[in-house]
Amino acid sequence: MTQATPSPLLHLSRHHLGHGAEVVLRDLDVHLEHGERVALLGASGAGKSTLLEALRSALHEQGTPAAWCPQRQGLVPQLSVYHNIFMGRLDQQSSLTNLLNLLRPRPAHWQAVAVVCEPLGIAGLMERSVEALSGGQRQRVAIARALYQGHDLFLGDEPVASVDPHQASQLIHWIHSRHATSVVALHQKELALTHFTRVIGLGKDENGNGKVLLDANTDDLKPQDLDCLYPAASSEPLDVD
Ligand SMILES: Nc1ncnc2c1ncn2[C@@H]1O[C@H](COP(=O)(O)OP(=O)(O)OP(=O)(O)O)[C@@H](O)[C@H]1O
Repeated sequence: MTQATPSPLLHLSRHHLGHGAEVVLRDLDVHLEHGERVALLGASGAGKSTLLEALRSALHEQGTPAAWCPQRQGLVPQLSVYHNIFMGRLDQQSSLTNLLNLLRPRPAHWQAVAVVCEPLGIAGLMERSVEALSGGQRQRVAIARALYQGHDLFLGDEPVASVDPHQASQLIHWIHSRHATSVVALHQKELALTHFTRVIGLGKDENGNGKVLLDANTDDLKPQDLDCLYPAASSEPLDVD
């Protein structure tokens, strides 16, 4: 089989990545190619969101647009599903168009949002305010808003955390059908191996430093290869009152 010629998308190289004085990831050196589907794995707090933010910022600096589906979704609860999704493209239209559309949606815009909502099963909810939706429905709205941005590259921070495994698989499939390249933080190892071409695994090395512990094609990985990213539960006591 002939291999597609690699087409570089981004090279992120940082000695340290973190927040203020806290170093989250050391010696970071990540290359991304167009067409890759990258799953970011790692225990809670390993630095998936931190890495995604750094990737977003580096892509922004080099002028590469990316659809973004954040972990906290960033939806406006009081506004309708339609308006929340429409906001994904606010920067692509004039302020006047945006204002008029807020007051009275234009049929063409309504239709364009409906096209994105239909396969996600939320077209019937477009008039409902987001505060009246379930967690899984909100997650679909956040995905729809990212899809509506119409970019080739999708960045998602746990975009399928609030839905059941079957729906998660369908949503990832749908995201991939609309984006040539993706980088997605996940907690579902199985999804990473079945829906992505590459896994970047974050965790702590033997000195307790946060690092990329694993960076491999999913074809070369077995489920047990990912166990090193999740320290035994017994060594991570839960802080329960
Ligand atoms: N804005 C922030 N300011 C200071 N520290 C932060 C900030 N955001 C995250 N951190 C810290 O950075 C570390 C990595 O957090 P991050 O959110 O990147 O992990 P994660 O792998 O995405 O976790 P989760 O799976 O729970 O979402 C954690 O110790 C966290 O407390």
